[in-house]
This record gives sequence, structure tokens and C-alpha cells, in this order.
Amino acid sequence: MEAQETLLEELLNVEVEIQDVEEQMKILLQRQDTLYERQSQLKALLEASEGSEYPAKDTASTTVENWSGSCEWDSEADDVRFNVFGISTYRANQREIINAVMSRRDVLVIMAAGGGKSLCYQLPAILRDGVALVISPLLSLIQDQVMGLTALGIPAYMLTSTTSKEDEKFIYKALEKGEGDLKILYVTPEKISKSKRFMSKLEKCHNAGRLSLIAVDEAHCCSQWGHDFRPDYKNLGILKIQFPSVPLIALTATATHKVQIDLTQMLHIPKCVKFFSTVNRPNLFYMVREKSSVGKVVIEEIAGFIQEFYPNNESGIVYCFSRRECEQVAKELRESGISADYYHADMDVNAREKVHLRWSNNKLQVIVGTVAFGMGINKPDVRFVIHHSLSKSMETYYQESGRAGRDGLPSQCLLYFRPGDVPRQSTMVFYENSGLQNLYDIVRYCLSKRQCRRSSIFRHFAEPFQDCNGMCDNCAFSSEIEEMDVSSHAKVIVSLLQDIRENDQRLTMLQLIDKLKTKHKELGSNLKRDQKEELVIKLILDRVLIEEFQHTAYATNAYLTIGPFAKQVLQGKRDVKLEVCNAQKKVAGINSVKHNVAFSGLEMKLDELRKELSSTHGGIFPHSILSTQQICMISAQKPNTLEQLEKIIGRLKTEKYGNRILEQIIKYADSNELKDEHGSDVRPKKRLKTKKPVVLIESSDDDA
Ligand SMILES: Nc1ncnc2c1ncn2[C@@H]1O[C@H](COP(=O)(O)OP(=O)(O)OP(=O)(O)O)[C@@H](O)[C@H]1O
Ligand SMILES: [Mg+2]
Repeated sequence: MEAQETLLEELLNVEVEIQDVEEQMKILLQRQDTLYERQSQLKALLEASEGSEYPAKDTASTTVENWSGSCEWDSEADDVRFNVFGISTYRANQREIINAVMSRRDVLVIMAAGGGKSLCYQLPAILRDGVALVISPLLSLIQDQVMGLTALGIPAYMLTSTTSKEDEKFIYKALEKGEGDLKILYVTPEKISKSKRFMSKLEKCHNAGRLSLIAVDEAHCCSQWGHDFRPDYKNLGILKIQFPSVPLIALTATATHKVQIDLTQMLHIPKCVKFFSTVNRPNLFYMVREKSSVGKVVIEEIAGFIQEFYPNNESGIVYCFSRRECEQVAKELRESGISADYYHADMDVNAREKVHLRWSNNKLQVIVGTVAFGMGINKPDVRFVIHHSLSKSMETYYQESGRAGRDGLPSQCLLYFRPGDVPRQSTMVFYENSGLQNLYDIVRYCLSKRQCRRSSIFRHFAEPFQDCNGMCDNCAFSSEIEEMDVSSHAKVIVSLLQDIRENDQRLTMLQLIDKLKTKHKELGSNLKRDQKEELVIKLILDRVLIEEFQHTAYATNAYLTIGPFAKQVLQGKRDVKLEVCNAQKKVAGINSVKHNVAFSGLEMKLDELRKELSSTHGGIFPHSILSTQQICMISAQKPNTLEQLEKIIGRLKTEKYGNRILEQIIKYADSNELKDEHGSDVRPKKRLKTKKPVVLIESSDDDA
């Protein structure tokens, strides 16, 4: 009896202590929240004060030193930019970076995907005497670049496993003896770390004063903290040790503060000039749509979206969660009349390359890929990136969606979100460092029906907020959102999970939702199934519930259990609300972008011409013949003569393709005139001189 009393007393003490611990945990978690917030503010301040400041408004940024003054190479640089590359004006920071490299400084460039980093080393490579060495992580990227440069008549080569003996001999001779015409040499990092022969030739090239610059592209691969760490990148530090006087330029699209510090240390460029551009991609329209639980409905919607907005075979990517899903989605899209194929890591390299090539040549409209379809994508005119399932973090989503619109023209990033997809991802990432925290960040992005989508991106990269200009669904249409108080439903969920736990049982999200059917009926609840799912996810994000993971022989399962804030909900101290919005408005949001991207009339003809020319010019990509932007400019200005055309696309492209382009313009004008005479089609008169803006982002509010 006495023993029982002692046990009871101890139990009471333990329970009091548990309660005490829970109270303390609550306080600590609240403190943690405040600290997270402060952490991101501090990161933003730090980034802003270090070496370079984020731009106040525009994409340009200033560095401590001013690199925008006039330089002796200005006119030569302008000539090469326009007449060789066909680029009419510099984009933000390009000129300054080029000036810093030309001044023989080491440089770190952080510029968003498609910002135009390549030009920053390719142009100095042409201006300076000797050979520029470029290190790039992937064969496919290297091949694209070399092909593009060769098409521009620039002597660029690569030294990789695919290089012929003959080319290898030529390259080594050029390095060693300065014979032959070699301006830009691309290698993978393995060449630097593994080939002594190559390094000795490079040394000779350097000793003879012929190594003009070194560029390390996709430099985030140096750091273990980056998203694409490559062990061989770690050895690139040798370059600065062996060739200290040669300017080294490191370039990447995204690098957190930690990665930046890491890579400047690894590459031994502590005094480099840093150029940051904003992570903002103003031409991308971000949107999230609710994903039906019926697979076929999702495919129908995706196919409908593509057919409606991109009827002219404009390129796109659909990202899927798994390899199996990839194959299935590609098949179903094909059945819906979309030219689509899949790409994932289980395929053999040749099959993968074939799909990639068909897509790059515009012979395939859509690639349905897993995350394996990644860094090697160099296609500038990807008009849409659709996520069939959510990514595992904001960073991954930014990278993947950022493959749209690298040419700067309006493009759409659409993410299909369903709460049921969350446990699929969480079981994959829970063991990663901050894996769940990162996943919950993107889930917050998906669930939010009010907050600007861009603001989440800025917050993630600790960058000050910039105006979205109505280029996300929430900014375009922020009205029509109601808040629904679901505190009583939340209470039911918490008490149900408490009972389950006391009975030593567990529930997955699906099982919980099923159980709620009867419980909520008792409440007289009018919540739909997807709203119940959304509520559960919201409770996870708010740490009222937590996910627990359990391995079986076949899979990892995610179970739900009560979290540190459950008690507050039970005691009615915490309100839980769901945002409910009018779905029809979202569709209108997409329409505002639609009219700006589709080709029409002459543009279509020029698009056909670039495809034809690409196949007759050794298979270089259509976008290397004429960019989409150039097509828009030509059809807006309709030049009559080669001289006029040269003012738009530069000398080199005019010499190569000018006659065919003019021929096409005349043919198109004649056929239009004919239509006019017969009164069947009234279009603008031949050689209309009105200038149409190339990038036209209409105010989405008009469509509201
Ligand atoms: N000043 C410019 N004006 C117009 N187009 C440009 C300009 N600079 C670069 N481009 C074009 O923009 C596209 C993207 O350029 P680039 O491949 O250099 O991007 P990037 O910054 O390296 O992107 P990523 O991080 O994805 O590799 C290319 O088609 C390129 O020709
Ligand atoms: Mg690049």
C-alpha cells in the first residue's frame, strides 16, 4: 500500500514536471520563432552591407569600386557585343563585370538564372590576347556553349571525354606553342584535378603569357552547402595557386552567404570584386493551383493550359515527383495531344540526351522530368515550368521554375499543390539537415492566398522586398478571400490524435482524414475533404501537430501526432483560420500573361525559318540562330535592307542569315497584301513602321 502511494506521488511529480517542461518548451519555441525572424532580418542586413549592396529598385547593383566608368576597351567591347553576339544592350551588371575582368581583377558574380553570366567571361575572352579557360560542371552545358560560340565564328573548343584525338592534338599544340586559333577552352573540373598532362600544357601556356583568364561557371558546386556540390570543384583552388596573376571569375545563379564565403576561400580569391544582382525574375509570373486528387483531372488541366496558352509548340517543362510519375504524366499528356516525353535518372545516358536534344531543337514541346532534369538546361525560350508536385524547398523551386524565361520574355511558373503531396515529400527529406523546415517553407508558399509569391523568394534569399508588379496570382488578384474560423475542427483533430496516442496507436494523414469524416459530422461540419487536408497541413506548419517517421521494409511512413502548441488549441487559446478564395479569379490572372508570349504572323514564319536554318547549319539550336527577342524585334520593325537588319541583329548574323530573313519578310508581306485585296484578312499594311515593345507585361488588374 505504501509502495503504491510512493508510486502515485512520483507519478504526480512527473506529471507536474512534464507540464512544466511543456510550458518551457512553449516559451522556447516562441523565442525560436522570434529568433528565426531576426535571423533573416540580420542576414538581409549583412548581405546588404558586405562588399556590395542590393539594388534599391532596379536589378543593377553597385559595388564598393565603381566599374561603370568609361574604359579604353569600350568601343571594341561594344563592337563584339553587338556585331558578334547580336546583343543590343548590356543587362544589369554585365558591363561592370566585364570591366573588372578586363582590369585583371578576380571577380565573383552572383546573378539570377538567365541573367547573362556567360557574356561576362566570353566577351573579355575575345577582347584579351591568348586563351581563356572555362570550367563548367556538365558535358551537355559545355557542348551547348561550344556549339553556340562556334556558330558565332568564335574559336571555342572543349577538352572532354568526347573530344576527338585530332581536336585534342590541336588544343594541346595551341596551349603549348600558341599555334592555331583557340580563344576559349571549356573543360570539366575533373580535367584540372585528374589530368597532369593537361595541367602541364596549361602551365606552358601560362608561362608564355597566353592564359588570358579563368572562368569557373556554376561556382556554387565548390561548396558542400550549395545545392549541387561536386567533389572535383573542391580542387579548383589549385588554379589561383598556380596562376596567381591570371584573373579568375567565378559565376553562379544562387549562393547563400555561407556558400559565398566557402567558394571565395576554396578558389583563393579573398579580394575578389563581388557583383550581386537580385534574385528577382520580373518576367516570371508565379502561380499556385489547387491540385485535384484525381490524376486524370490534373493532366487534363495541364494539357488544357498548354494547349490554350502555348498552341505554337512553345517549350515547357513539367516537373514530377518520381520516375514512375514522370513516365505516366508524359504518356497521358501525349494522349491529350501534347508532344511530351520523359527524362529521369533511370534512363541510359543516350536516351536521355536524345530527349533533351529533341526538346532543345523544338521538335518536342514538353519535357516531363524529375529533379534529374537540372543544371544542364540552357534553353533560353522555355515559356512555362509546371510543377505537377511541389518541390522539396524554396531553393529547389526557385532553381527549377527559374528555367523558364531565361531570355527575359514573359513566362509562367505554375505549381500544382495538394496537401496529400506533403507527406510524400516529408518522408524523403526528414533526415536532411533542415529538410523539414525547408519543405514547410515551400508549403507555406503554396498555402498562402494573400501573400505575394515573390516575397517568399526574397525572404528565403534574405533579400529586401521588391515590387512584384502584379506578376503573381496573389498580387494580381488579392481580393475575394475569406477567412474561415476552423478552431473547433482543429480541436477535434487534436483530441482525436491525443486519444490515439494514449491507445498507443498512430495515424497517417489519410487515416486521420477518414476518421474525421464521422467526428466532423457530429460537429455539423461543412468542411470539404481538401479543406480538412489543408487544415491538417496548417496545423503541422503551426506546430500544433508534428510529423513522425517510421521505416518499414518497403517504405518510410509519416504519422501525425500532437505537437507543442496542441494544448493551446485544446484550451481555446489559439484561433485556427483557413483562407478561402474564389478560384475563377486565378484563371483570369494567367490570361494577363497570355497575350504577350504567343507568336503571331511574321513571328511564326521567322520561327519556322530559324528551325529550318538550324537543321541546315550543322544542327545548332534554333535560338542560337535568332533569339525570340530578335524575332519580335524583326517582325516589329520589318527591315527592308541588310543594313537595316544589321542594326537589329548585328553584322555576323546578318551576313549568315540576312538574305533568308529578308526573303521571309517580303514573302510574308506579299501574302498579306494578297489577303487584303481579297478582303479575307485585314492585317497591318506592308512594312508598317510602328514599333511594338518587345517585352510587354500588361497590367493584370485590367483583366480582373
Ligand atoms: N544583354 C543581353 N541582352 C539580351 N540577351 C542577353 C543578354 N545577355 C545575355 N543574353 C541572353 O540571355 C540568355 C541567358 O544567358 P546566359 O546563358 O549567359 O545566362 P546565365 O546567367 O548563365 O544563366 P544560368 O544561370 O541559367 O546559366 C542567353 O540566351 C543569352 O544570349
Ligand atoms: Mg550559365
